Amino acid sequence: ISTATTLAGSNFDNCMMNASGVYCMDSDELLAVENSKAATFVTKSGTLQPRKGNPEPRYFETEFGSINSMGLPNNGVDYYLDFVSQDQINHPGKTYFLSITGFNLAEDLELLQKVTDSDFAGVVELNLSCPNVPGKPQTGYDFETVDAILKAVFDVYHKPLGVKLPPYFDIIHFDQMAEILNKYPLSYVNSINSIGNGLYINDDTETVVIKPKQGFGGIGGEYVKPTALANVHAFYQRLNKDIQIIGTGGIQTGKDIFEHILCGASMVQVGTALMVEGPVIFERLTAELEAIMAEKGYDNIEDFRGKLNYL
Ligand SMILES: C=Cc1c(C(=O)O)[nH]c(=O)[nH]c1=O
Repeated sequence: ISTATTLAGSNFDNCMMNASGVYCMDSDELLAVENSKAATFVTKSGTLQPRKGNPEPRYFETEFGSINSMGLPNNGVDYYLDFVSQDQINHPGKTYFLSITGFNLAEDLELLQKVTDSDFAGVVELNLSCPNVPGKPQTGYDFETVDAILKAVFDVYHKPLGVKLPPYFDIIHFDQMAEILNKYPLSYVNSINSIGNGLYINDDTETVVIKPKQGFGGIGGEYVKPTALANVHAFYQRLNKDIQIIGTGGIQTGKDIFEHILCGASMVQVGTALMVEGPVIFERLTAELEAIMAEKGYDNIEDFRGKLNYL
């Protein structure tokens, strides 16, 4: 039984990695994921300059998941480019993911120019869905801007690149986004980012639990799995087949991974549950997924990927 997969033209010995933002802020965290059973890692979204992010507390775990308004803290894209360029030397042939996000099109293009000028040989994940920078709208909900960004990006960048999208909740929006995405040579689409601007309350103190944005923050974890599966499958149904899908959202067990793959995902990313359990989670997830595959008689993930049945 193998959970190996191919994505963006690279082979991975299993289908799991961290979600950007979790266990990927600095070299210690990235090496912890590298040295785990995860097939690879993605960096925290890098911006042109390092950022401190929002005031703390800015992350909180609840019974069913998490809420965060980190505000895009990161060490700057140069830090991640340096780290991954060095890591590639230590692990020849391994493919890593570099997440980037600019605050406008010019910054996106400047970030990509830095990637082009570096030794980075992996896959770029362009984050169009950060919900927590005050005053900055979710790019992924502005369809014309997404179209303009992708047009400009693919005019200048010709190596493997995928986009991290926010969750959509309207069938027409799946149609409209897929129509835009299908115009471009994307390697993949990653659905979903956190469900933006949720609110979690501490009843005893009658207070919110995170400081930024009066307690409003992105929701992750068990809460978001139905939305994540729907976004994965909606894009699987609509995108041309050379745009693959990374499924992110609500993964805690091998069963959750099985469901993401059944909906059409070629790889999955783990966020909140990785934050809770640490990189050792990938050993449990691999064992659980392989057990499900064995029970169902599947040898590899292509045996069931995207084969969700309808009634
Ligand atoms: C990159 C910023 C993001 C953040 C953040 O840094 O606040 N939180 C998320 O849940 N998703 C993001 O994409």
